[in-house]
Amino acid sequence: MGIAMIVEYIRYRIDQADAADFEAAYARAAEPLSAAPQCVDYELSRCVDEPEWYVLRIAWTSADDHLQGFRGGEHFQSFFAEIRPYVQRIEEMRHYERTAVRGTGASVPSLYEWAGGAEAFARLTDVFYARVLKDDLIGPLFAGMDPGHPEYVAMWLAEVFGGPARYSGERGGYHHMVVQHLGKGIGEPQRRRWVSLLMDAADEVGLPGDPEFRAAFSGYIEWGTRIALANSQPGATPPMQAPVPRWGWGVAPPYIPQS
Ligand code: HEM
Repeated sequence: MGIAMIVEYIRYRIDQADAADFEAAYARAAEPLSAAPQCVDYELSRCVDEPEWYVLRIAWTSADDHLQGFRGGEHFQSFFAEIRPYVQRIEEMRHYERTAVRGTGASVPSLYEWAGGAEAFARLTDVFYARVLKDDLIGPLFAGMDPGHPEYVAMWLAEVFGGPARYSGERGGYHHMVVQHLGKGIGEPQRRRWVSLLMDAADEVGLPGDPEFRAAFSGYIEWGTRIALANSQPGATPPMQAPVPRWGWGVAPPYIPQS
């Protein structure tokens, strides 16, 4: 995630008898909180082992934005009116800075796994570049391409979609890729053709056709080709060093029927 933020944790101890009122008050307080531009997101959790304990996590754009912006802003009064009765029950209220230690687990398969792994991307780029070379509009751009090109782009895509970091490890990573687009002067009709031949190849090799996979897959392809086009224009000065991007499911996680 790119935005700077600070996390506020507020731990409450609430008598069991007041728990329902407390949760209802927070449900109301959530409305002004959601409207506050200083608030990134928030979540109230109740302890399972000791149900009188609650933790409220609020991510703010910064501690100052919270203390000055939110508290001095138009949403604070209606927020505070709801939670005022519980201020005495606060056991801890502090700002925490995130460290570099964070990540996600494997509860959701990566796009790479969903697609069928390295082999699926290898099939995709084989078929794709065979079509590209025969294409009247973009074939000429690739006429002198490295014979390993389909394999390299398969490695790139596999890495982007959550597979092993082989393009970074064996092929020079982002820098190597970006340099190859410099000065190519790709036009919009060519970009479109590239996208459309890739989608044809995806169908031909049987990449998963479910809406969620294709939405995420084409989201990256749309993004990447637009960047490639921009970077290929005369005089473009893209960053020369950057990590290989990682692309996830976005707002539509994979549909896995419950059995
Ligand atoms: C998501 C979009 C794209 C990705 C992921 C991508 C990826 C790559 C990669 C990884 C390389 C370097 C391969 C190596 O290691 O040697 C490369 C080179 C190249 N790309 Fe792209 N590219 C994209 C879009 C485009 C578009 C839209 C065009 C033109 C229509 C294009 C034309 C080329 C050409 C001509 C080369 C040099 C090939 C050679 O001579 O070996 N790329 N691309």
